[in-house]
Amino acid sequence: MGLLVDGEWHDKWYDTKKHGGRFVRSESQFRNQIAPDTEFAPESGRYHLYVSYACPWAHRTLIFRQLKGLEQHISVSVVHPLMLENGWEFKQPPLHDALHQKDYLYQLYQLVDPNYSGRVTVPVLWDKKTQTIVNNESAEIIRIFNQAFNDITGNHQDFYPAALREAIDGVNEWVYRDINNGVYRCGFATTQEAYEEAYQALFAALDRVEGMLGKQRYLVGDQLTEADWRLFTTLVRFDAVYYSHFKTNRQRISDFPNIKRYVADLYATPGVADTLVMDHIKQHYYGSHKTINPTGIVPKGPVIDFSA
Ligand SMILES: N[C@@H](CCC(=O)N[C@@H](CS)C(=O)NCC(=O)O)C(=O)O
Repeated sequence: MGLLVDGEWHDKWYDTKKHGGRFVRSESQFRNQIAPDTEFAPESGRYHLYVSYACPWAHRTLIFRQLKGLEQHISVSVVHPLMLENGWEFKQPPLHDALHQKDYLYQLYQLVDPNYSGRVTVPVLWDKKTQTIVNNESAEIIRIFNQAFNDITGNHQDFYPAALREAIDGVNEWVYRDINNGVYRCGFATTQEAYEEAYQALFAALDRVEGMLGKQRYLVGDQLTEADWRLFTTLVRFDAVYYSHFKTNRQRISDFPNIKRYVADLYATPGVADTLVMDHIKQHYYGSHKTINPTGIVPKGPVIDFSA
């Protein structure tokens, strides 16, 4: 785990000291859009997605690639699940850098900006034509996938419809803060106080979701939206990883009847099961965070059947 400083790689863990033991996520730096008649026009075969199967943020983008019929139009490289002193790594196929044959993800960031300072994260949406990173913020990549290629794919399903945007943004805000990022705030906290603060907020938010799903099928009424997919990728990692590794153990997702049913409902969506690679998820978290799990031992359980 590390970061680039003026283009140079430093092996360094998150600095929580300056925030009283709290984990504070930094902002993604590449924030371009894909749109007709711009530098980044929608074209089949032009863009490439770098992901980790382990990562909940990257997982969102893989789900949108499936749901929007982009498999033939946007190629993918998957990093090795372990993120150690060199950050995300490429290995032998199929876990290789299909475009540049680099060894480490940070080398792609260096290619784009030899003086880049910041974290080296997945997902990365890459432009093969101009050899640059279009965007490395999953929240924006899924919106690009939601609409930019519609004329190419003929898939007009809309997970961020204009009429629901305000409601979706409203849900996203607290789901991101207290659940998506909330599990990390629990797991990466380095003081008891910071952990408990994040834990309270996390379970208050999950209780809120449980209540909502007692009355409606999805987070924003009866229509499936991006808000659901953003929550889904955290929920499917919860019982196998966050519950024990990040100490989010008031209860499991499978102990919330409505949320459990909701996860099974979303998981049954055609194409989605293929994007969930539990083996990478478990290897990554238990094997990469040596400050939390020094032995790197990956627990065998639990047995989870998302389709039950
Ligand atoms: N805000 C980013 C966060 C991406 C992110 O933090 N990805 C993690 C993997 S789950 C990562 O690559 N971390 C490497 C690091 O922080 O050094 C997004 O949603 O795309």
